[in-house]
Amino acid sequence: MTDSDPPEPLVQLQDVGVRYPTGTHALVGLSLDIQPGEFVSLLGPSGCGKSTVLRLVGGLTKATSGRVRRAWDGGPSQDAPVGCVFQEPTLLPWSTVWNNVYLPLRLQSQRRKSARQRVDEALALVGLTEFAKAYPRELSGGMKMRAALARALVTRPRLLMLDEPFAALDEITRFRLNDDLLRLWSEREMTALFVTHSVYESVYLSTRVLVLSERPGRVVDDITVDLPGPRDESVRSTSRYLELCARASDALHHAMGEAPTAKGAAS
Ligand SMILES: Nc1ncnc2c1ncn2[C@@H]1O[C@H](COP(=O)(O)OP(=O)(O)OP(=O)(O)O)[C@@H](O)[C@H]1O
Repeated sequence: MTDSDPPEPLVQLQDVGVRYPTGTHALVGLSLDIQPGEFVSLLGPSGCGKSTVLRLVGGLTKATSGRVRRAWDGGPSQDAPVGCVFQEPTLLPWSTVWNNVYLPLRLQSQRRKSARQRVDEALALVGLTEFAKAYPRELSGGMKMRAALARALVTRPRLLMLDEPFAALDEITRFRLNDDLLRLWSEREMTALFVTHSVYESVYLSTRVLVLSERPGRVVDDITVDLPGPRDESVRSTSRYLELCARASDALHHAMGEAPTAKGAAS
């Protein structure tokens, strides 16, 4: 490989189809790739197959046609290449925050003593050091989501996948967590795959937004988000941000078979 060769994608889906046993075609002819270091958002109508893409990449669903290539395939099975965060934080209510974050390492048979440094580091990353001994019921919604993020990061995954993680949170908490996630992504040089219904959120966070059609999902627009980083709230009022939101919004309306709105109004 020479310096001019493009890097190997971390994940590549080529002409992938998924048909569930119920007969539902969730995806047909979907192609996409994710390069190391990218922050890619999947934006699409409800039911178009976004979560199915995450399950495919995570190895929980098999493609019924086409090819899925992941850079970690064939590597040591002890490694946890993917970390996941869902809309519900799904913390164990009877365990402390520390033990919840320790769980993925415990499942890899790591003893508490050898896992301590990694768990403490993950808690510090999300600003929850002070709450290590608290129980989930003692945390706000945003703090629970931070704990879920720490649990996803504790294995130092090669790819962080997030399925509408902030959809149930109020706007102020959501904006804060957007900024925390961006900070984590740049500090840890992670690759992220993020599912959202929000045009604004996808453009704010991503280096690339993939707009999917209605089910069966396929990529109808691949938008490079050329906003400079590090990003903060001031980005939200720049003309480039608003232009990119309008483009994503138009693509989304088009994907849903609707006429674009006059201002490219985003949801
Ligand atoms: N396990 C399953 N068995 C059968 N059908 C399924 C299964 N999982 C998803 N589907 C169907 O596949 C389609 C795509 O579902 P998926 O959850 O991937 O979409 P989505 O874009 O993530 O939806 P949403 O935005 O509403 O969360 C939907 O029609 C859904 O009902």
